[in-house]
Amino acid sequence: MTPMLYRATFMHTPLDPFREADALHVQEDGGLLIGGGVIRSSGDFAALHAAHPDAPVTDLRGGVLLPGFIDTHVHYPQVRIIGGLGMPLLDWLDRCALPEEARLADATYARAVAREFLGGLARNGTTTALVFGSHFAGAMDEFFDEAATSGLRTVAGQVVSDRMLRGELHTTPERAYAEGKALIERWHGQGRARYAVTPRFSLSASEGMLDACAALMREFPDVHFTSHLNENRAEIQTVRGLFPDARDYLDTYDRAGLLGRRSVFAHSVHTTDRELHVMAAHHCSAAHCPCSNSSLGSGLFPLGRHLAAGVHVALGTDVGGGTGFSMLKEGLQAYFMQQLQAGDRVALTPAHLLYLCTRAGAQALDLQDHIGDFGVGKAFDAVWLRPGAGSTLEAVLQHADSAPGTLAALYANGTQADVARVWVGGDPVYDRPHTPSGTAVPAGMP
Ligand SMILES: Nc1nc2[nH]cnc2c(=O)[nH]1
Ligand SMILES: [Zn+2]
Repeated sequence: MTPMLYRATFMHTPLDPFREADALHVQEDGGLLIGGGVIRSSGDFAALHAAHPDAPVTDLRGGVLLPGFIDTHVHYPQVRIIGGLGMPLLDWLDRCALPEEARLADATYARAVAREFLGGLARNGTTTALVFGSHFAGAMDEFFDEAATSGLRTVAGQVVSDRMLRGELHTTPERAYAEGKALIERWHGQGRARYAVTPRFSLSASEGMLDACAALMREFPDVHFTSHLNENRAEIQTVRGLFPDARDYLDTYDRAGLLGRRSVFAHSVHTTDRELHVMAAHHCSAAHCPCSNSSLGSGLFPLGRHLAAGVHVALGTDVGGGTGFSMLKEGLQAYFMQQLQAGDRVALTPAHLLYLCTRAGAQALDLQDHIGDFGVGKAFDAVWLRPGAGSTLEAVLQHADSAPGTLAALYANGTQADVARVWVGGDPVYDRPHTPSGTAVPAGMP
């Protein structure tokens, strides 16, 4: 297959800015040579063009090309209930989330929701997501089918619970195991789909249910694990009562054998030092969901304590407790919340925000050798941010005097409207309607 040459100013974070200096790599008027969906070569456009004069050129000047965003916590059944403001977690679950999730018993309804959900990811430049699924196995088949059509990378699983929600959403450990096994055999590793074993949270999962999850993890060691952890004080109090022998919330998962390098725990707002130590020892990740934490009033995520303990952190939108699919907005909110920390503040730079939205997510999913940056050998998963003509963002970018300044402006001003095109594995998965193709370069744009 003839390789394609993409011409763009691109930025990525192949290094971890929390650990290394100069993690942000910027290539002005750069080139990425793509063959078979993979980056074969990268660098200065003129040099690459001279070396590969026959490669067709796609001109993406007039914007910035970033690695596709990776959302490490987002609920597929909750797309239609985004915006349920004014409640803490447990009330919001009862009043907003769970009644909607019960509707996914209907496969036709589930398919329509899956389509809306995947469209929301792609339109916002998210190319990979760790997706909290539905309680219904049929709804997961609809989801994976639609995900294959969308072209996005998804790591997703049936959500399982056997108490404290609503009867329709409860299952048994035996059925959870059997349905999970069938779903893994049907979908894990098919195309761009992977499977995540997903008990909703210890509040709604008995020890027997967590053991059934662990049995799946033992039988299929390369699947992922995700759940919620230490999001809200009332939730934590309830979990304490339900697991009197557990040392803490994390221990409810640990005792079942559910901690590992592919385990991602959403929120982790009120996590203790002991729990952080155990998470780090098992190479678990935390999915920080700052919009959701703000909306549900869950609290200020202790980023500094996670980093100091050596716990890997990525970002999640937590739709629908969160407020939408935009990882730009999520990154900005993560920054805001550090600004508001009284003591343990981590000053997040634009490089940190880009890392949290891309490579950090890849690492949380143990996919860092395949996606998350523009290194040679990585899949070409990318988002081209190009503000609309006459927009405020266009004006700001025209006057940005540095690459970090450009990136900061994208986080501060960028929205779904600025996402012009998105690729996964070299395949276009989203093209903004009614825009010129990007051949004209507005004066002063990078
Ligand atoms: N934010 C959030 N937390 C949860 N904990 C258990 N279920 C949920 C959910 O749907 N959203
Ligand atoms: Zn969640």
